[in-house]
Amino acid sequence: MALDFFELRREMLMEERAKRSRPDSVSVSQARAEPLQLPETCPLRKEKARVSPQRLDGLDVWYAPEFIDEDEENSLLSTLDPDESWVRVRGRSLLRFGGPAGSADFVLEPLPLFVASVADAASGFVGVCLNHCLVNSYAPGEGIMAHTDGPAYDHVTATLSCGQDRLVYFAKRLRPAQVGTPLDTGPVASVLLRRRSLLVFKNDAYIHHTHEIEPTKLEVVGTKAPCINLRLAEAHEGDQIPVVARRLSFTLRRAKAD
Ligand SMILES: O=C(O)CCC(=O)C(=O)O
Ligand SMILES: [Fe+2]
Repeated sequence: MALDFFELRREMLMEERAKRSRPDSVSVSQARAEPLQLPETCPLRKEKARVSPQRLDGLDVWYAPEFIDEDEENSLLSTLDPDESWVRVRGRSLLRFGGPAGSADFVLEPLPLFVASVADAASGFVGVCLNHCLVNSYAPGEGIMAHTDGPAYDHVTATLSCGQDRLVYFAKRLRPAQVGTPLDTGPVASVLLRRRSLLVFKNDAYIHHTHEIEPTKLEVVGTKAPCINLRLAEAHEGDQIPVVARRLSFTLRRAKAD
């Protein structure tokens, strides 16, 4: 049975609306400031068997093609399109669920049900209860500059991709002593993020590597760095992938809440 994200989203909106109409209701911002009562473990969906991500050569990176099915993908795309209050951040659009991780006054906020269901589906494979989600929306030609995900989270990221295939590049992060020295800092590997796939990276790939999606309208597989999931992504070196559609990615992590 497919996850009906649209239905979950609709229920969430109805619940929010109902809360607002109650005479003793608090404002949404107040409500969001309340501490989260998350169970210790996320209940995983048992209805759908999902293929566990497979380890890729050379990096602490795992990849699962077709982690969700087309119905689930369409449901996610239509749920978030286009009425949400997207924030424009450095050439892409962003939604945040779970609260301002890393800020001094961070309090974990509950994930809306439809995001929680994505987090739950990934949590079992990742080995931690994912409690935080950034949804990035990339129009053709948009990307995300090389960065690390930083210390506000456990050192593991799971990313569900929807809507458009893209390449992500991993490059070695410079140690402070290396800054300014002539080093080859180009990407060491790339992963083809097919629609509906789940990418997981952790430990060395999280801490000592940056990741980046180029602001391009044409992805060419394996030219700038070896593509380490060719087989799983059913791709070949030199494949050209025109970027014609919006890509939505769900970046799931476990925010440190203490
Ligand atoms: O869209 C992606 O796959 C990457 C997003 C990302 O790196 C982030 O939100 O930190
Ligand atoms: Fe990132």
